[in-house]
Amino acid sequence: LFQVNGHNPGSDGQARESLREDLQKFLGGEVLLHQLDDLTKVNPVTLETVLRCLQARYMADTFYTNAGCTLVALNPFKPVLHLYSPELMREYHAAPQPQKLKPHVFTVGEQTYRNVKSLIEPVNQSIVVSGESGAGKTWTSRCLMKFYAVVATSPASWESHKIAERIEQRILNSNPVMEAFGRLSRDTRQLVFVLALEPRCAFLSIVSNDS
Ligand SMILES: Nc1ncnc2c1ncn2[C@@H]1O[C@H](COP(=O)(O)OP(=O)(O)OP(=O)(O)O)[C@@H](O)[C@H]1O
Repeated sequence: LFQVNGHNPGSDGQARESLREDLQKFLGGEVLLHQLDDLTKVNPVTLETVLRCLQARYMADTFYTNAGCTLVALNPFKPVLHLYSPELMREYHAAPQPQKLKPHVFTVGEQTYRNVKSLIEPVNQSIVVSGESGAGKTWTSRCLMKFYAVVATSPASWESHKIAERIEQRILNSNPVMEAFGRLSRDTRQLVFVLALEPRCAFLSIVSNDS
């Protein structure tokens, strides 16, 4: 145990002991780790408690966790179809306060969408998706694009449904071009995706690639 809440507990034996007790108490089962949907609720904040919380959530098939205003996404390494259904997208889109629903990449998508639609400056929004190679950056960006394609059209008519499908396909088809564009600026180690939903609105998703 080297650091707690960002501080080195130092060589003081008593402080170390009380810290160890806190740690044991926290990890000992009093708190159901997989139910902590925000890492800011982890106490004490150590590498071990944070990783144990994420591990517990992963074991419970819960792949998204808030960390304050940041979202931590774990790669499930298996298909989790219900997590990305159009119905769920619409649920997040229709929620009066999407941040009160379970942590999800759709919450981030919806908040950004509302900021753009409000036309209050700054209108253009950026979503930064970062992680190691294989963490799921491309997956996450595609999820966001699908989300915008679905929610930007009304679910009411078959015609709208076809429009959403067409937008989604166009966005996905544009990926190789966008990735090529990203590769051009490889020295900055960033992939840049631009998605324009309306003439006055643009979403910018900047995907760091630290691989
Ligand atoms: N939420 C998820 N659900 C299901 N599969 C996922 C999810 N996230 C990632 N994957 C799968 O994990 C693999 C790696 O994901 P992805 O290609 O998005 O990683 P990456 O961070 O973009 O990697 P790189 O930086 O090397 O391009 C892919 O096969 C992807 O389909």
